[in-house]
Amino acid sequence: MSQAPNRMPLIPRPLTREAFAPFGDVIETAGRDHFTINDGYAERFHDLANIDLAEQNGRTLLSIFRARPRPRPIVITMMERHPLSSQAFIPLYSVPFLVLVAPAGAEPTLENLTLFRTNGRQGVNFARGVWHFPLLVEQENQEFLIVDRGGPEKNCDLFYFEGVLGEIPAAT
Ligand SMILES: NC(=O)N[C@@H](O)C(=O)O
Ligand code: NI
Repeated sequence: MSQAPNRMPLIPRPLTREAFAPFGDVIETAGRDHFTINDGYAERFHDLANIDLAEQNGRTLLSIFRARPRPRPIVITMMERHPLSSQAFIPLYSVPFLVLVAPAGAEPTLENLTLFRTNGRQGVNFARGVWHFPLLVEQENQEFLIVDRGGPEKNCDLFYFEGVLGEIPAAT
C-alpha cells in the first residue's frame, strides 16, 4: 500500500522497562523483585512506579477508562502532556495496547516519537510532562485502571503537528 506523501508510518516496538525508562515506568511483574506476604498466600511486587501527583496539592484520582479502537490508519495530529503530574494506565484485561510517547520538555517532533506495543501483561506510568497520545487500544471495550491527578489547575497541554503527520498503519 503506497504511503501518502505527507504521512510518516509509525511502527510499534515491544515495550520494555529499559526502552521506556526515558518516558516513565512499565508496570509489570516480569523481572521485578517481590516478597511474600499474607502468610505465604500472596507475593507483593512492591513500588513499581513513581506516582507523582502532589504538585500544588494535587489529589489522587483512581478511575476506569473503557476504551475502543480508533479507525486505522490512525493519523497522529496531536500529542498531550500533563505538566503537573504522572498518569498511569493499568489494563484490567490481558490485551496488548499501543503507547505513543515523546520526551518531556521541548515540543514533540515526528523524529522523537516512539510507538510501543505492550505484551498484554504490562501497564505504563507516564512521568510528569512526558508527551503522549491519548490511550490507544486495539480491541473493543478495553478497560484500564487510571491513576492520575485531580485539582482545579490546568494540567493538560496539547501540541498539534503541522505538515507531515505520523500514521499508525492498518496492520502493524
Ligand atoms: N483525558 C484523559 O483523562 N486522558 C488522557 O490524559 C489520556 O492520556 O488518555
Ligand atoms: Ni494523558
